[in-house]
Amino acid sequence: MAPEVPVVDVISAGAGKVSTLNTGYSKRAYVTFLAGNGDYVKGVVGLAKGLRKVKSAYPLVVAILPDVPEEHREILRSQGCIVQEIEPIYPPENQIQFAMAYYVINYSKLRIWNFEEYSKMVYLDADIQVYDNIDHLFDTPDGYFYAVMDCFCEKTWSHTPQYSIGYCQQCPDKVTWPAEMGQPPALYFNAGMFVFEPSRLTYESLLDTLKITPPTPFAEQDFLNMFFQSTYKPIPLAYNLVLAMLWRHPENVELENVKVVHYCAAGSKPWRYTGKEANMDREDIKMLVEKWWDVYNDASLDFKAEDSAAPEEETFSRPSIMSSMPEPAIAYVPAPSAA
Ligand SMILES: O=c1ccn([C@@H]2O[C@H](COP(=O)(O)OP(=O)(O)O)[C@@H](O)[C@H]2O)c(=O)[nH]1
Ligand SMILES: OC[C@H]1O[C@H](O[C@@H]2[C@@H](O)[C@H](O)[C@@H](O)[C@H](O)[C@@H]2O)[C@H](O)[C@@H](O)[C@H]1O
Ligand SMILES: [Mn+2]
Repeated sequence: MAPEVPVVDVISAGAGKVSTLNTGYSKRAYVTFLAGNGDYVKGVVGLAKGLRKVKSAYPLVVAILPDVPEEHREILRSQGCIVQEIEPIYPPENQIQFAMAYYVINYSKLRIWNFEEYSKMVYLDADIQVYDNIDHLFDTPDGYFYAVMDCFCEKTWSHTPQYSIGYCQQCPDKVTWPAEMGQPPALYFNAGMFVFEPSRLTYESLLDTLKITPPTPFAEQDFLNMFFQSTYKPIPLAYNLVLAMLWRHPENVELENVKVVHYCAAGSKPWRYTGKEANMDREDIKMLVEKWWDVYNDASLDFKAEDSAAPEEETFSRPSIMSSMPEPAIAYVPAPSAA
């Protein structure tokens, strides 16, 4: 039983379209973010192999901070990733207690709006794995910010009014929002996965707005929710299963239909999984961690240079006047079947 909020049917939203292969005017790519010299690089390698396994048509760009060592950059290039160094972004001076201290580095994710060589991108955290092809997300109508609704029930939310009264957008009827607390919170997305359009204008507006926005516990996730509140379109949970949903809102989860799994619950990062933290001894968690390792350890999914032959660019025979026009962002053929 999904939440009452209407989510975009991303299959029909892209109905009748299939993207042209990456041509100059409609370049598309997945993008993730990597910071530090720790083990998140394993997450990126797993993601690169997972996208290959589901035969994604688009490359994976990795936005890396300067502190990512050359050895890790080489590993990513050897897996076919496009490695793009970015400068860190820090929030204004603050005394905030971030939900996780390291969240302060996540503001640097905002640099991806400056990747203007791409017309549309799907951002995925490095602790995400894609188990079904989601390329159709690139065919969603432009002008909106697509992401999956988050859950407010984990202890990480204990600083919020919604947590204190037991309200969650995943089950808005369970605890109604008291009138004396004003409006219920606006729909709120998890920023581990989203569909967006890079744009210099948006990028500069993001950075200008950040300069005057006091930081909050969920760092850039809170900031992005505020910034894109008017263009945010919820998409089905299948596109970003925040693991806590398994024990907080099992009635909203159809695990067999989940396409993207987000290993964000405490203790669920596959590359450092011990099974000791709360909920980590669940059979579904053990299965999902094993599924992640199956992809990570599958040598047949390693990048092979011969696979990277640039796909034949579709050419359109056009009368000369049109030949100078930008290629259409999409060609029209039957929509992909629902996954
Ligand atoms: O040491 C770190 C911590 C975070 N990240 C990146 O920042 C993202 C957000 O952090 P995380 O996924 O741990 O947050 P969560 O989704 O668990 O709250 C990660 O997925 C990585 O892409 C990273 O590269 N190195
Ligand atoms: O920097 C803030 C981070 O906030 C989000 O993580 C949280 C959030 O989803 C909570 O709702 C969960 O309770 C928690 O487990 C989870 O870690 C994003 O996944 C991550 O990419 C990043 O934006
Ligand atoms: Mn994450």
